[in-house]
Amino acid sequence: MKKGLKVAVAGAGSGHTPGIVLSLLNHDELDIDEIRLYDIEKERNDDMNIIINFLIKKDNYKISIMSTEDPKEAFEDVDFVFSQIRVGGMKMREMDEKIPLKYGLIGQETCGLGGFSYALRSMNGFLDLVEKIHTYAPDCWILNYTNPETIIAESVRRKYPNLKIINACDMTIGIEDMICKSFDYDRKNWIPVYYGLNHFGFYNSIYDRKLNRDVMPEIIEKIKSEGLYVDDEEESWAKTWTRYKNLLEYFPSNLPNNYLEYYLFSEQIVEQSNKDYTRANEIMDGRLKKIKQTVRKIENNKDLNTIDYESSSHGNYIVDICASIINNKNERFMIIVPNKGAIRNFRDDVVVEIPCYINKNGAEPISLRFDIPDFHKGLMEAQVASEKLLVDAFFENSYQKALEAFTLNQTVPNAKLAKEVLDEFIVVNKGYWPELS
Ligand SMILES: NC(=O)c1ccc[n+]([C@@H]2O[C@H](COP(=O)([O-])OP(=O)(O)OC[C@H]3O[C@@H](n4cnc5c(N)ncnc54)[C@H](O)[C@@H]3O)[C@@H](O)[C@H]2O)c1
Ligand SMILES: O=P(O)(O)OC[C@H]1O[C@H](O[C@H]2[C@H](O)[C@@H](O)[C@@H](O)O[C@@H]2CO)[C@H](O)[C@@H](O)[C@@H]1O
Ligand SMILES: [Mn+2]
Repeated sequence: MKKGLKVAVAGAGSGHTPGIVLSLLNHDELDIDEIRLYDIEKERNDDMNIIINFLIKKDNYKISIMSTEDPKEAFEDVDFVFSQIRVGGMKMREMDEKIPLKYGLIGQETCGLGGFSYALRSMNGFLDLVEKIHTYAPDCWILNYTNPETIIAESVRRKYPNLKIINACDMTIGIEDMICKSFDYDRKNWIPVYYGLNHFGFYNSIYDRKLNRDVMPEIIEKIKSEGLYVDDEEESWAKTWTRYKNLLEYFPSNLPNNYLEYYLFSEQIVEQSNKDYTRANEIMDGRLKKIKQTVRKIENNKDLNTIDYESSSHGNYIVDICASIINNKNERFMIIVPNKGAIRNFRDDVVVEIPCYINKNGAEPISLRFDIPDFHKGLMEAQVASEKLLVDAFFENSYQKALEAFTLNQTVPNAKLAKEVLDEFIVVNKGYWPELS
């Protein structure tokens, strides 16, 4: 085991930071000396610093913590950077969600036109972050959660084709945990085969090593007859898990990523959406307020026993990836990587999400031994073409390419609407987006 790792968290003000830090500290195959919290917003970084120091003291972890807004202090000589930045913050996410909804279109963080608005901000911020990290720690690994992941990964593939980066998403384990909780399986026994784009993929099989069979067909039957067991306190996630059954009633041959509902049932979801109170509002009233309340409890030395941050599947997933790299373990994870033949009947010049073995050289994708079905391939081809056009628009400052990307998006019925939403997004994203002409 490599001793004394130095780790930085970029976007440290995020409410996901305590989960990631606790996963790092509790991992028995990682020896961490130092964690550096990096954010561009001092107040959010300071708040998280107070929370992390409290958690460390409470359980007596031996670790050095610092927080900084200076990239040199944050990244110099680190071994790993965990990135989870949100360019424009929750206020801009609110715009991403509310503007398309005004036009009767899906308003979502990573899907549809809201996802595209976020992508044009996020590529700017993320590539700039990569530049900073590279200046001070050219040899470190970047473990990236920053969304929208396929588009971020495609922009990195073009600008830094040899970068030591792992782009990962926790949604597949989110789906698997939900299924296990609902029907009493244990994910530790599973070898899933999954393919697609990020937030846009399908399971082909889920082999259970203990039961000695592919459990996907029986899971599909159970979901169709009983639905998932939904106990999520957050309304929007509860709605998503409740609706998951509908996807299988229409298309029962493969388990889909839940985010496909935004493309396949756009109209129904828009009807069910509250145009004045979206997921961003839920988070501002929930996850973000919780950070402030926790800081107050710590500063006033009050109700400390109610502070309930703990390690999470979200944290464990990315931290297990880190351990698999540093200890050359070849463990298997769903990762977003250049296709290069992994999906043999899909274009090569794109990134896809697929099972990969992770070792000291990074992610080694499996090659599927089958052709993906035409229905999935067709959906993915349209989606990836629209995402690639958006990345072209970003690098070429091209209004025309952006309009083509918006028009091709499968949540959009026609070019007129695409143009109206694009033009409104250009106004509100001033200073965040590249100038398009
Ligand atoms: N891939 C996944 O599966 C997954 C899961 C959860 C969250 N996410 C992503 O993680 C990110 C964080 O989500 P959140 O809800 O916690 O957001 P958040 O807004 O609560 O926190 C993000 C933090 O990033 C900081 N930030 C913004 N731009 C920055 C920059 N250029 N450099 C450094 N810090 C910067 C903000 O100040 C903020 O403190 C988002 O991109 C979200 O989509 C991804
Ligand atoms: O709406 P948010 O910000 O709470 O979540 C959006 C993200 O959702 C997926 O990830 C997690 C989620 O972060 C977590 O809170 C929990 O509910 O489980 C989800 C699935 O594991 C998604 O993968 C991310 O990319 C989104 O950003
Ligand atoms: Mn994700």
